Amino acid sequence: MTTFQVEQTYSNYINGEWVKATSGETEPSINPANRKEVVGYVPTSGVEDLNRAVAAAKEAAKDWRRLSGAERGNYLFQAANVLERRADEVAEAMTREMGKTLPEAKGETLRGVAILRYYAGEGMRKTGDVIPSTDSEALMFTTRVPLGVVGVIAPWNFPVAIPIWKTAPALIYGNTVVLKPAQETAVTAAKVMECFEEAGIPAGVLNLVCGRGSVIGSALAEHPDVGGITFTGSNEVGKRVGGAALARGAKYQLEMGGKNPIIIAADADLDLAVEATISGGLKSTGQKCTATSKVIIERKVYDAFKEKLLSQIQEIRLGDGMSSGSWMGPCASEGQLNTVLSYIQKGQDEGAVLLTGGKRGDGPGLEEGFYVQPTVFEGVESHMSIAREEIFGPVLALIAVDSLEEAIEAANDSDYGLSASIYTQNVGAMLSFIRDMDAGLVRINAETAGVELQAPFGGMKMSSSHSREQGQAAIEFFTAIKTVFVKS
Ligand SMILES: NC(=O)C1=CN([C@@H]2O[C@H](COP(=O)(O)OP(=O)(O)OC[C@H]3O[C@@H](n4cnc5c(N)ncnc54)[C@H](O)[C@@H]3O)[C@@H](O)[C@H]2O)C=CC1
Ligand SMILES: O=C(O)CCC(=O)C(=O)O
Repeated sequence: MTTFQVEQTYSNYINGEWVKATSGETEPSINPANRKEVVGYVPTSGVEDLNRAVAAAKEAAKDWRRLSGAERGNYLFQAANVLERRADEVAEAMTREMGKTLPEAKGETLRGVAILRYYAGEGMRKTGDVIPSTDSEALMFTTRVPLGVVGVIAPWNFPVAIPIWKTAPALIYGNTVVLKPAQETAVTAAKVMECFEEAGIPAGVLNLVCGRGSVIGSALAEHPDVGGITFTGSNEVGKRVGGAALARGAKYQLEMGGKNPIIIAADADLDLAVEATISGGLKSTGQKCTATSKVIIERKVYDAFKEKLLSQIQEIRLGDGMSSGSWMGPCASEGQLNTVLSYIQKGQDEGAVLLTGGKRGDGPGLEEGFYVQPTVFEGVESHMSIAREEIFGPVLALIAVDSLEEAIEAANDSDYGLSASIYTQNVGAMLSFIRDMDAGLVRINAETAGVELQAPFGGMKMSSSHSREQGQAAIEFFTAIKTVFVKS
């Protein structure tokens, strides 16, 4: 039984206390499935609120970094237990606030629990190496130290998993954190923060400041007391955040867009390939940086694949993510809906052929939501906007090719390089794809989306700042190496 209540007013969490924005201002976070429902009122904070949070985090860092990894890990284990107990409530907040279906939201929340437990365990693992010195009387080794205060700028599409996969490693390696969630999902962020509070996280170690990206996000990136900034979101903002951190010598990590291809080889199991294309491209309404966007099909199986794909897409039920019959929820906001519709228009204007969808979702119960129909284009050419730019919506572009070489070339013809997949039964084709595909995640007979928390995650080209998140790779960003030379 969930206890989530709509229309509550939320606060910032600074130095272990729930506090209103200094201005007292709030704004409504609305349900994208029903614009008339206010999920909650969230603070519209100013720079003075952010400064207080950074000061609290800086002060708390002095003791937090001195705790053992096991002691810090215990707080994460406790937070995982609370989040697990409150998973229904947190998942409901997420579905109401950003629209993904309740089973997806529950899955993401439990993924948050698993991430917390994974990083809690990291507190007991090694942080350095002994390296032989040329001086036989000396001991030389590496150790790792935290960056200090870490700023986390999170998007709305994974409002539990992304803040947690950034915050948990930051904390376990001894940093303190100021989290700025996307304003669209600030209620869900406050729920996650309540779990840390209930777990007894010491005051100042983890702080939440809600507000506009242009105010709070940019002030966090520019703050002289923030030693590292980790960001997920658009390329445009990511470049600005990275530039601000670079200018003052802080560390930065950017995870940005994708234009992820799936290749359907002539020998693919077409039923599985269709399933993966739909799941990878349309789940979460296509709002994943790993979502499938370009579907590159060998001409020999093009018609058979297209027919199966279109017939299964007709079965997709749009609706409020809270109701069990819905397979696909709305876009997360009106702005996102308009972006998707404008790409669909561009696709038509630039000469692609619309096979299905292309309009706002309509019908009983959809009137007040930001729904868009699952959409498929064919005749897509590489210069078209829908073949090049991240749409972040349920839009698939079909591209026919004559060979595997041509398929990989089309897949690589992108400014992005986050995730890519191929359906084939030929080992040679798999190996060529693994070797030649320029993407941080290369998946064989699996959809483009789907990230495992214990493995490195990140992209090539414009998809990221080339660092990796998650798994043990996270230690590289959230710590600095110290080389120690000791002689008696
Ligand atoms: N890689 C991914 O997972 C994501 C990609 N996107 C892409 O970005 C597009 C736009 O979505 P938005 O929500 O507008 O993304 P965004 O990049 O504006 O938002 C991401 C985060 O950055 C913050 N932010 C905004 N302006 C900022 C600034 N000047 N300085 C520092 N932080 C700032 C936002 O408040 C939010 O917390 C989407 O259509 C999609 O293509 C969006 C969200 C996640
Ligand atoms: O595919 C996933 O599970 C992760 C996607 C992601 O990181 C994103 O959309 O920002």
